[in-house]
Amino acid sequence: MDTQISKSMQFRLSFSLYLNYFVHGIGLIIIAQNMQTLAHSWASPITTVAMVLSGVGLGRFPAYFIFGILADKFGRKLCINIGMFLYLVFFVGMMFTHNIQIAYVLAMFAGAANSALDSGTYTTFADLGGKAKASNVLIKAGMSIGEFVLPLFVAFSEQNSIWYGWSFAIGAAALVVNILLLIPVKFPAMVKTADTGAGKRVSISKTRKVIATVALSLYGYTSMGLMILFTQWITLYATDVLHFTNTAAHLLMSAYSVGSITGVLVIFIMLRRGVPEGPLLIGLTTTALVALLAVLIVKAPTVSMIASFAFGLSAAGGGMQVGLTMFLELYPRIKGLITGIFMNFGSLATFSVPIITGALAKVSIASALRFDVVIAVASLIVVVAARLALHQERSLDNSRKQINGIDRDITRLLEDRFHAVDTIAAIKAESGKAVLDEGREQQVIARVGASVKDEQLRGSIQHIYGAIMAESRAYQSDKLGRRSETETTPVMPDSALKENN
Ligand SMILES: C=C(O[C@@H]1C=C(C(=O)O)C=C[C@H]1O)C(=O)O
Repeated sequence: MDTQISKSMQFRLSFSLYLNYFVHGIGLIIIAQNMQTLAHSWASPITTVAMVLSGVGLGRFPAYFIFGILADKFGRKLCINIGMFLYLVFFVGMMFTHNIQIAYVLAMFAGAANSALDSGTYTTFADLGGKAKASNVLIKAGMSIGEFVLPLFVAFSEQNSIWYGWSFAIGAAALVVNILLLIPVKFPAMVKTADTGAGKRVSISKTRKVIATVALSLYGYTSMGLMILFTQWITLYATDVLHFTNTAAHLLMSAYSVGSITGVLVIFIMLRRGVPEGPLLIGLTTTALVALLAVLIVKAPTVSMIASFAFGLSAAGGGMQVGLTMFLELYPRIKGLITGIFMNFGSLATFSVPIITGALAKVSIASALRFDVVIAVASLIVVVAARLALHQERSLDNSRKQINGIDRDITRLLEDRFHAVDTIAAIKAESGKAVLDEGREQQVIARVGASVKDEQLRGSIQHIYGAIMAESRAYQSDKLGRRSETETTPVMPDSALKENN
């Protein structure tokens, strides 16, 4: 793959990008993990502190549009640098502020930082041309590790009466190191070619497409809401309702993040084994619902531990990314826009869940966590709806419909190809050149061969190109009134075929 940067540069770049997501993992839960201490420091009730979290959603929302454009116009590195800087302001600011309004603005900085990092990072990995699934999984793993480490540190600090500010200092320090590491690192050239729709082709009716679109957009909300609500309330629920010690309560959060790392691996393996995405999401969401009910109903320490692990595995193992992938397969030509829409439904969750649960927590902490059951059920409904809308029975009829759609696209592209030949024919007429250019045809065959991914198909597709070019020559000769010239030429140079087998 021509990425224009060396392997070692690619490694340094990837390392820094994943390190940012480790910091982001910390950023995601750090306010919730320090909720009681912050309430004290900001002289506000816990329910108000919880609402500060909505600032993250508010900061994310407009930022996806701004940074999406910046990333394409001025490069991914700029966005990532802005993201790191904004996160640094958040972490350092939070260490020292005693004012809840300032804290709210800082939370908005964290949200904007999240958007800036996403806009710069997912695009960089796309530019690198690596395996999208693998890099998405590692991004999620980076976040999970951050979410795993922080609660352990907070529990340790509380036990030893260490100032809460140090937990924010970890994020700040990692960022400073990463900003320095990233200065000399080169980014790959931006790839801006239009996407012609690689990936699975979906040919479904308009109604089904509308249902799937609505369902998957809503899944952007429910999948995000399901995760963050749990991370924001589980620790307090454990101390206040389950009467866990502080340390045990933080351990629940760590069990969740170990579950989430495990989930990333499980989902990755399942997708590679060809488990279809729809049923996978239904299975994950059902597991999350059951785990949540276990935490809420059973109230026993061991069960809570196992259930938190299971919840992390099923709700935070990358189901959201799987949903996004399904959405992108539905609209392969407007991937950027679809990603923005999906992420913004997530932002809406980041914004509204803390407000709703903050209000519910005034009644009881348990009712705040119970609201996650509502989200889980909603999530289950939307994934079932998406699956029903997208599911195609295995039948001659459906496969033929799919082929009709593909043939429509090929025909349009073939017409474009013939029309592109018009100018060539005219130039050949002016210069008196022969229609046949064997060297060029060999080049075309070789190039096509190189871009075929499935080796078994290489020969067939090269043969088809032999026929296309024979017709292309006949077309030119007809135009130029020299039909006899091409009739004796071979359909396809055999030497070119051999070169690629
Ligand atoms: C279009 C051209 O004319 C002929 C047709 C070709 C094709 O269809 O790709 C390639 C080489 C020529 O034999 C060309 O010269 O590029």
